[in-house]
Amino acid sequence: MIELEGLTKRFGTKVAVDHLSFMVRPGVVTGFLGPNGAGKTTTMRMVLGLDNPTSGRVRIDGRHYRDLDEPLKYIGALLDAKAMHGGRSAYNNLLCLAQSNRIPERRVGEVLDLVGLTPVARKKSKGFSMGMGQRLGIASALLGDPEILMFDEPVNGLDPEGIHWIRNLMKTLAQEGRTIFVSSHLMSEMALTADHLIVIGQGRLLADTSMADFIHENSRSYVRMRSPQQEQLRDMVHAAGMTVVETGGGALEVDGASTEQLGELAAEHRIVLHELSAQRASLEEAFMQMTAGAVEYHAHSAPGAPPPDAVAPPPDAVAPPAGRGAPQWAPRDKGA
Ligand SMILES: Nc1ncnc2c1ncn2[C@@H]1O[C@H](COP(=O)(O)OP(=O)(O)OP(=O)(O)O)[C@@H](O)[C@H]1O
Repeated sequence: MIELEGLTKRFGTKVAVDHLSFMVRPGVVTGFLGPNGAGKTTTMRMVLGLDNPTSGRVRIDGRHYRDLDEPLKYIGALLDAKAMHGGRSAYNNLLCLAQSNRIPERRVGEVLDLVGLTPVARKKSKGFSMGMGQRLGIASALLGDPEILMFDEPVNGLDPEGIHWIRNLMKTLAQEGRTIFVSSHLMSEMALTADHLIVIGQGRLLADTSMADFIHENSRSYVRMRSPQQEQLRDMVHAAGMTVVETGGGALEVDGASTEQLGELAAEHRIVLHELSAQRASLEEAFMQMTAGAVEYHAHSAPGAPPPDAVAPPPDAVAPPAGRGAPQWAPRDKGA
């Protein structure tokens, strides 16, 4: 287990991490999300004792990283895949790490096999592609067979097969009861991998919740409808006091009603429906909504981009939740 208590890091006047308190528990994959510059890497560096906190504390199974004997047996981490010695072979890079942590040499072969690098084990790592470098970094994290694993952007540079592999690896490690803490910019990937989420913005904790609750609480759900009698349908929904938005392709999005209510209403009005489906936003949309105010670096929507063609509801209708048109978030290319 990883425990943070009031963890704070300042770089001069910049507060990179601001009184963060949370626990990363065993048995699940915990995703660590935040816009660019939110403080994720700085937090992970403090877990490993690479940066000293300005205040607060972080503990690994109750102990500071520097107090762990042979730390690779407690916690394995992939923070910067380029941190390997380029002039050494993959095998020798891992062997040095193994020797300094009293890990038997046979484990080097095992982890190289696990990450698929056995055929290039004797090649110098400076010639490795980005994906191969990531795999070598993951091998070093697994070397001590630790109970806690921490990965910063592990899918960076991996091809689809590699992404699939690391996703399954993380899930398997969590099922074995290990603590898995992983950051990623790829929301679709995180949605498939993580069970629990820690979300930060500008160094502060924004959410510490299950994936399902995060999406439920931070996104808009609505019903999508299509009909050959679109005008009648829109007037019907409007007259019922619901908020309706016309989208491209002749569909309507209706807030504040269930598919059952809308289906029955359409039947009463003898309106033919070609589509009646409940829609829930993706993790990406939920994330954009939650962090809209906490984005340090973001681009803006293309000038002149047309807003959705919203039909104003009657004055007593409930307004839709915010979130559409949230700022575009431009991930920084960390590893290339
Ligand atoms: N050594 C440093 N000196 C000064 N400022 C720093 C240093 N390291 C990080 N920062 C600043 O601290 C803030 C948090 O950076 P950090 O890299 O932890 O964010 P991040 O969430 O990992 O971002 P990204 O997703 O873009 O990698 C940023 O504003 C960054 O510029």
